[in-house]
Amino acid sequence: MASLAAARYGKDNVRVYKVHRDEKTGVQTVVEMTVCVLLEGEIDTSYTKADNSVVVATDSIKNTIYITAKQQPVTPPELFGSILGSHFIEKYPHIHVAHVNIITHRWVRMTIDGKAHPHSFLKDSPETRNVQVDVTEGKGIDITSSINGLTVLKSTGSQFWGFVRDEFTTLKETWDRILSTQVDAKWQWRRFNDVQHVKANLDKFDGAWETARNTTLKTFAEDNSASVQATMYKMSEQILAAVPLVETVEYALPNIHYFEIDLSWHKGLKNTGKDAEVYAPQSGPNGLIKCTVARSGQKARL
Ligand SMILES: O=c1[nH]c(=O)c2[nH]c(=O)[nH]c2[nH]1
Repeated sequence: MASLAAARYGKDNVRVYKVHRDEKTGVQTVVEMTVCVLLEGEIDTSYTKADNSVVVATDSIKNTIYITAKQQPVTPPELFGSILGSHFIEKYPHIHVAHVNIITHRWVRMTIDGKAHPHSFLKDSPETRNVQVDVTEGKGIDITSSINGLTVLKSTGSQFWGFVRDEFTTLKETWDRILSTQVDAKWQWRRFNDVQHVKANLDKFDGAWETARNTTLKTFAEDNSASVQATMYKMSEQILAAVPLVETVEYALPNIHYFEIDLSWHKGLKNTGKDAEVYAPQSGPNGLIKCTVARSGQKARL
């Protein structure tokens, strides 16, 4: 005998663009998002008994995303996700959890002749601002905000030595190396009761994103890194200190390697150690270093 152990369904990859036109100034502001909404609740019979009477069609879920984007603010994404998720559990009595994921793509206003352009934008990197909003009937709204795809490199100010040396080790210790990564940083908010509670904290979300982004960049640049592990822990500590409503900070950082190339075989050309100038960037394998940092005495909510 089999039984349904878990189920959720919905619409993924719903691409939405919204423009705000300021009629007075002529300045337009754009937001482009990719949205996923997955629902949970009393939907088991749709799987086990071919009973579609409990199914809110994924096509209707897509329509709801568009209508909510038209009628409600889409920024900050933490608010839009909360409004959207709450809609599903309030509208349908048999739906008890809504999982909303929003990827906000990066459109940065162009500067032309030193002036902010009123309606032209630039995607200067694959970086995105994301939220995962889980709205659970009777519990509240759990929000995790994140930065993804922020790609950074420093050409010095990074070391890695003192690690385990045994019969498996070939890596040399280094006191000066290249450090590059693509930042995946998440911060989990203390649970909100409802949309009103999210609205009451509206000013915090953009500020937290800026703090996380600036802290990541500043620490990356300024820390004389002992390892990816040590540097990412410093970043996490600072974000927790700066944003009281954040319970945990999580980083996942690939260590994108740049290998020295020994060119001594060519006329004794010196290109290693202090003479290294030309390196071979690696696409893989890469290190992958992760951590979740909580406030002291607090365990991460999994
Ligand atoms: O910062 C680093 N952490 C590691 O765990 C590691 N392992 C490795 O080979 N290089 C590095 N660098």
